[in-house]
Amino acid sequence: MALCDPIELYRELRMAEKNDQMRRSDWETIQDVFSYFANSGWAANQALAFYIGMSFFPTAVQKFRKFVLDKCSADLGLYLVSLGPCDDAVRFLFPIFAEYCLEEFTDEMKSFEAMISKADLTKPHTWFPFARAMKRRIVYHCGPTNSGKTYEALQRFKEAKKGIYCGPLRLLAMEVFDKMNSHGVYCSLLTGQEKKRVPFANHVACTIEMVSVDEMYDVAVIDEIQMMADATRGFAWTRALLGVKADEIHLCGDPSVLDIVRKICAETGDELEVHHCERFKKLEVEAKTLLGDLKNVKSGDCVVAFSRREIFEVKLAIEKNTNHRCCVIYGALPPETRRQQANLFNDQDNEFDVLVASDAVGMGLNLNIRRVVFYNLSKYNGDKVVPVPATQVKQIAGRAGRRGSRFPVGLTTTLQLDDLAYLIECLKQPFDEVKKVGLFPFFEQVESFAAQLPDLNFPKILAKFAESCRLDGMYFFCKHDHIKKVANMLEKVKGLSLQDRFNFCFAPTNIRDPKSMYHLLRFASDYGQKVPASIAMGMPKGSARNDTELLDLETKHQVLSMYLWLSHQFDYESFPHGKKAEAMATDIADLLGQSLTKANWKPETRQSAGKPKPRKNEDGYDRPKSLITSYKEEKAGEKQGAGN
Ligand SMILES: Nc1ncnc2c1ncn2[C@@H]1O[C@H](COP(=O)(O)OP(=O)(O)OP(=O)(O)O)[C@@H](O)[C@H]1O
Ligand SMILES: [Mg+2]
Repeated sequence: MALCDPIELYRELRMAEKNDQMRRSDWETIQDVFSYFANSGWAANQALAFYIGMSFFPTAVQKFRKFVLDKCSADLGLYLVSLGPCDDAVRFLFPIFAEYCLEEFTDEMKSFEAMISKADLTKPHTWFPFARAMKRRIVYHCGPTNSGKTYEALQRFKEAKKGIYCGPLRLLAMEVFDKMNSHGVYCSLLTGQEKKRVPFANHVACTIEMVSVDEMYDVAVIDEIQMMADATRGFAWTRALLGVKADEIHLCGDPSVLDIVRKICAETGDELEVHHCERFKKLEVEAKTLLGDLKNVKSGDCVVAFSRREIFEVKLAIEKNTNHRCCVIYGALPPETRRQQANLFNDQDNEFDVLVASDAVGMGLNLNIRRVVFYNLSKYNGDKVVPVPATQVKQIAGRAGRRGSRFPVGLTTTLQLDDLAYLIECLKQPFDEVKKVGLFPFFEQVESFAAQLPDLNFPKILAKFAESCRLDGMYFFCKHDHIKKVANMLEKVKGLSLQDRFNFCFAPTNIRDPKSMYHLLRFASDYGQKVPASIAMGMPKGSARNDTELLDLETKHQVLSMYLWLSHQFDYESFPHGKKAEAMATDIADLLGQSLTKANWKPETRQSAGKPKPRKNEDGYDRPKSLITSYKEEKAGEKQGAGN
């Protein structure tokens, strides 16, 4: 039977009038064989080749099973029983299944083929024919944190007749904008939230998502190129690298994407040159650590903690137990406030000589840090407490020491002696080699895909696209939980076109903050009803007096920033209060700065549910457990659990 021609077998089945008698136990075994077939990932994958989609595969198998069982000969039945539910049985049945599908499901296959062809994300370099018509020279400034990569690239940017700088954060774009203008190179600023056009400027500093792939430049700088591999935002770097029309493109980043950039350049036909950069002075590890006591902090220290709560606890403990005052930097602060805090810390003529920061300190700010002290080396990842990845530890530790500053030699250490070994291990680790970089479809691709599925709403279209799109081996489809969540929230909003929905999904909102989501829903509903969106928010009277008020300022700024973004994305009539939002955002950023300078309260969390409870100790601050201690405890717990 195994050697029979499957086409022949299929024909015999087709011709058969009805099945032969079989024992009940044999029938049951055959049913099991078909269940095994239906669950076979191999078969589902193979079926894609003849356009049986993953979601249709179970239905196709169900119908195939009925077809076989209705016509099964005693010989075939016994053969299937002898094989039993296993991979050999799947491989035996598959060619017969293929024949059956080709005859039975022509319509389904055709529509799936049409859908797939619209969700084709292969060969993304061909999406930018103008860039492909150019012979671009790509220079990769490759090295660790603080090795002068951006500095080198900006030298060429300055000299160019027309240049564009693309950075990962508004903060970095603002830094370049200020630096260039202060050096006499007229430069405009372009981010989702602001468009500052400087008269006669041929240079522009932008955030990566805003880069134009239509305009021609002499020099383009794409900073932090390793973020091509970022699970969520990677596609913006991939688009910039593939699509920017510049004679010379300077990439700055660590070595993790060097190999993949090499492969991409081989496909695009661009010339690649690599400049290896090294730190001016090596980073040194201080073996003594802070011996578990924050009283041992010194001027110029940056204490790094991985949650907002810990940051405020550390600040409070240091200010209570020492004569140092602390500046703070964390992700939820607006770029203006982060800069204000950085300047306060860098400036020697004040008492703010210690910085307490989250991983947000790893990128973008010019800081005069003598020593980076890790308060702990584990963080909550939304699910459980995990060790901070080595690449992140390296990037943060590398912020210590800065060429030309008071502290040219950088030091790093930990609060707890037990964590030191992990820090040293992280610093020793080579950069991982990235195998895939991010992609996400343009609106036009989603639109043409949606035309195949007129009955589906936007969230379903998006899910279908992600499920059926084809990608080359070098690319992955970017995670889009944020987009999904906003798309679902806006599903019932009337009056929005597909393009409006797509655009609203990229608005900078905090999906974990219900207030922020509420305002986005309100803005989209007003837009759908063609009513000008109001800001509808009072200005706080003064700086925050407690953590609740501080959180409120953070949210207010975030909502204003979202309004500004929408006012640039959509028409003036729909979001007419951009100027007012800008003024309010500036005032709130100032208030945030003032509040942080005064802050001496216990922190609250936006949503504390499910997070590990901190432990108290007699000094009035919650010392973290070392990574090793937590690990040992976890192991002991596991063992105990296993014994129960
Ligand atoms: N050749 C140089 N002359 C003077 N200052 C320099 C030089 N190279 C770098 N610097 C200074 O050293 C600091 C670090 O440089 P830069 O920001 O370019 O490093 P980087 O490798 O891009 O770091 P990161 O990985 O953090 O982006 C900056 O303050 C920069 O101004
Ligand atoms: Mg840099």
